[in-house]
Amino acid sequence: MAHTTLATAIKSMGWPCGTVDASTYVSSPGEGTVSATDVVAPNLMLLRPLSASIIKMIWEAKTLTTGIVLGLVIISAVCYIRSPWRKLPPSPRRLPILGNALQLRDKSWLISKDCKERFGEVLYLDGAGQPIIVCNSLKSAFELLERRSGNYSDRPRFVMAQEILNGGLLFSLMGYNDCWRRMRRAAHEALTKRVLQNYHPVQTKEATILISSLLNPSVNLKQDRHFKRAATSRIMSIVYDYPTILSEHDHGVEKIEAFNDRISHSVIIGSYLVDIFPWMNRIPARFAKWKRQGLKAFAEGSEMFRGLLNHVQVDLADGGDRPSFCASLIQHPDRGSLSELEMSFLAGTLYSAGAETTANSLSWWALAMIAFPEVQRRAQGEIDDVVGRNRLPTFVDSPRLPYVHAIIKEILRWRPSVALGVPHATTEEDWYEGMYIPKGTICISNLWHCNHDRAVFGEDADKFRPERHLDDHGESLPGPVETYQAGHVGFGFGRRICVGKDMAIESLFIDTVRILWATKLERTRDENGKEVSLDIETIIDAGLVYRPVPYDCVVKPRFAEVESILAEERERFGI
Ligand code: HEM
Repeated sequence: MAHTTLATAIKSMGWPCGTVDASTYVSSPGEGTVSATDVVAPNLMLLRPLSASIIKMIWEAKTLTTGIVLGLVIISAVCYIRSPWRKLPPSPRRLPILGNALQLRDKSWLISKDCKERFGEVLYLDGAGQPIIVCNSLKSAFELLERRSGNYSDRPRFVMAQEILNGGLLFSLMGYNDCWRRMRRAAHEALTKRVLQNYHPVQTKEATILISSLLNPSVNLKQDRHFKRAATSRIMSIVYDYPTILSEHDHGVEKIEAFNDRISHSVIIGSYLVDIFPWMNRIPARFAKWKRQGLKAFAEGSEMFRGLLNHVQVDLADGGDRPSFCASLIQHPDRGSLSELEMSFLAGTLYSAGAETTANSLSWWALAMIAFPEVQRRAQGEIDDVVGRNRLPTFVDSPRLPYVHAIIKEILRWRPSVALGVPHATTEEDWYEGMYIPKGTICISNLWHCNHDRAVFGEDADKFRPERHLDDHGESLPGPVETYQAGHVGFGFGRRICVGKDMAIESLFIDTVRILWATKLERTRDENGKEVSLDIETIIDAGLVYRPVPYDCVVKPRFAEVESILAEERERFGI
């Protein structure tokens, strides 16, 4: 539903409302783009209760679209009138804005500067009777999602994405219930820093394959394709002990990707009416094609995830002892006491939550290295001092490379790939700074604005500056308390904070340190030898993750011995 259609319809009623700058927003779901610097947020539409003019407009509706839009507005109004909010005393900070569920379908405007400047630290929306708050400051997000995490750790009800497509078993979208607690415990214990050491050989091998593929002149893929393949291969190896994936078109991965795409599409508010009007879930499947299709996808997904888990079970029964996330779940049934189906979906969730997010962060990282060559050179200087040029860096070098780590922190801060976090929800009513937050409110942690919060990161918060994470001697500085001392909140907040964050940081470390050691990343040049300009401001909304516009880059070996040292390393790993 394009904003412009709704806005035009309402404007013609003579009520105040704005339109979206069509050049900045793309209205097709899941593919919105927004510029980080110069965008305008759409005016939020303050609708008044039903009036004669709406009825008149319907009567005069010329097009089917206008008719449908107005029909939805009326249904929203009815929901609002029936909502418990009506019985509450008005709160000075409450903005009863109707119809925002439709606007949130293209949520890119939430990361625009305008959104924070105009609507402040906490924005309160009404999604057809569903209260929604957006925390635009680190202070409010930390106070609510961390300090009051007992109340803010639920997830909104995703009828299509969670209940229908995943039988309620997708860990990342699960409510704050007993099953979530058991899964979280099992995942947490299988991903501690000590356990993660078992995966260092796989991580190192994957990083080696990644640099070899980046340096291969015959491979002419945009950078993000390499990163996607590498991240996918790594997570499949760690979760399922799956063999290294060398092709982007691996059949098994294509199946999981198709499954993930369906989920990414279905979490976008407005993709399925059943998420706006949950009563529709009572419609029997035989009368609802969308429900039949969803249930079929659940059956296929269960079979696929069970098959992958079964593979590990058979290997263990045959005496296999290779480490993997699934093997550790099977070997420690006491951790969380999960059923076989729960284990399969927990493992499947790790894949879906870990592959694209990591690939995306690598994509932003490479873009920053090309856009800021002085940062790249300084990191390479540090690596030369610590590692030298006779061998590739390893995890053992990690504590002595603070600048390499500072760049990773800065990427997760400057361009958080899950820019709007994963929404939380309240289990009880609450008050925050004079604002009433009803039970069941959806709470969006705007990680973009939290990470760019000037009150915490200073006036240059929008700038890419890894030095902010170092002290005067170039050593790592602990970040502010509200960032869990990490220097960014790219992994979210509270009890739902990313369970794979340590693994993600280790992957980013070994990939980036090896790429920096072996290669020089440069801008491409046009036929006149002039550097092609780079777009570091446009952000593509790809469902839950936000990624850069695909870019080209020139990758060269940094010195003569790179090829021979890499060849030895490949031989060592048998690749
Ligand atoms: C750079 C890479 C990554 C980023 C930026 C990232 C970011 C996030 C964010 C923002 C959340 C939501 C937190 C919240 O609700 O407040 C999340 C949740 C989650 N992440 Fe990650 N993540 C990354 C990598 C990974 C990896 C590698 C894994 C798996 C090994 C993983 C597994 C999960 C899971 C399972 C959840 C859901 C946790 C829950 O609902 O309790 N993530 N992640």
